Amino acid sequence: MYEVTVESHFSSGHYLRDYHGKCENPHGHNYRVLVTLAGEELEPNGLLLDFKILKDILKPVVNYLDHQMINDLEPFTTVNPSAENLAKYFFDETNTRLSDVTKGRVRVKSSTIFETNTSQATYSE
Ligand SMILES: Nc1nc2c(c(=O)[nH]1)N=C([C@H](O)[C@H](O)COP(=O)(O)OP(=O)(O)OP(=O)(O)O)CN2
Ligand SMILES: [Zn+2]
Repeated sequence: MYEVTVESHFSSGHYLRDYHGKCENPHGHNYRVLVTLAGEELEPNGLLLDFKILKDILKPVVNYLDHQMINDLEPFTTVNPSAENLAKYFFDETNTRLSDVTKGRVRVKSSTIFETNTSQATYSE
């Protein structure tokens, strides 16, 4: 199995609902997101998928959240914008876009969100 990972960054505000502590108050993070693809077959040129294509897929997803209050954006008006739920959001959004491009040859394996250098959450299938 081959894996390819790209990283991106965005800066956004959020607050946690149903949470008692400082994170129930609006605050911001310089988020890092990692998206990892997996597949068994390489293209004839030896690439699983060009990093550039994956970055192009990730970019609109990042841009939607960048410099926004995440709680004001769908689906986070009702889905709590925890690192876990953000990781699942990136997984789903990139996987849908990727399947259009690769017709199932490559899939998203995992998505990781860093809220800080010491706090991260991963969603994988
Ligand atoms: N499992 C989760 N726990 C927490 C989340 C989360 O998304 N998933 N989010 C928060 C807060 O939003 C915030 O990110 C606080 O994180 P924390 O690591 O506590 O950040 P600090 O900078 O305050 O870290 P310190 O080590 O305490 O300085 C909380 N929990
Ligand atoms: Zn936070």
